[in-house]
Amino acid sequence: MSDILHRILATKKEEVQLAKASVSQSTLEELAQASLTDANLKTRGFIHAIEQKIALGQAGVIAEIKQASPSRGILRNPFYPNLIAQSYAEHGAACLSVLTDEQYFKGCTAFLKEARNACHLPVIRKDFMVDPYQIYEARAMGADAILLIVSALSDQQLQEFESLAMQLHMDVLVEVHGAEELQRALLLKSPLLGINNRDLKTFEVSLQNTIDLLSDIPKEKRIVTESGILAKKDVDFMREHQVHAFLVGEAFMRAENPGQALEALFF
Ligand SMILES: O=P(O)(O)OC[C@@H](O)[C@@H](O)c1c[nH]c2ccccc12
Repeated sequence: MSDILHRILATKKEEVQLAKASVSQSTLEELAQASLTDANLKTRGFIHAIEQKIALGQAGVIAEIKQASPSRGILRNPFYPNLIAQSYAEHGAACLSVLTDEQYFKGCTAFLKEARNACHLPVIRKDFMVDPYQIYEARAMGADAILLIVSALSDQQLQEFESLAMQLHMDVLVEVHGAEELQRALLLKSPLLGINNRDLKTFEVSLQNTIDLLSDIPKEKRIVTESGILAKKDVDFMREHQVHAFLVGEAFMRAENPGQALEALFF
């Protein structure tokens, strides 16, 4: 129980209990429902945006907005989520990923709202979901998609959280690291399957991790390779294996102009 993922999950459970004491779940449920008919908040199709890019023969890039990470420390300072979002949108990103975890990634709800309001791209709330409360919260803040990390959840939780997200019109990125997790992910409905090249327990990164799982994945799934994509050779390596959707953070966060860095890497 001492690895980083378990530590984050323990913190997250405490945070959710505190949040519930300040905003009740029923209030959040109402806000989440109301968001679905609010012109500014109603969902933008996350998977659709990725598929559109790929249909044009381009990369489907989920461009991440994160100030820091437990493995890399501070990545960007000063940090203006609205400007980063605009830059990504101008330079061909399909979607945004915004870290909302405060303690480990220096994120927050406001960053997601600012990023989303600054452009027309769909946004995934990047956080550690451990309770349905956070899924209502995600929709109430305007998220178009959520992340479900298979290693953090039971099969029953995965199914419950996925179906709740879908009821709230959100897409779901199901994240796996290894072969056993993949088999559990394949029990779910979402077509969007993220393969994390970073082991969330040890922080080790290996791009080969994506390739090793490919042969076990049905072709109906849209595979997103996540983490450790830093250079053109990494992108080429994925393309050689017919992987066309990417989740990239660090490489862009360290660049002076994140959108230009995206364009240079992918287009
Ligand atoms: O910064 P990178 O190496 O490009 O990685 C981005 C993204 O894959 C990574 O932030 C991530 C993937 N899955 C996560 C789960 C939680 C927090 C973060 C992540």
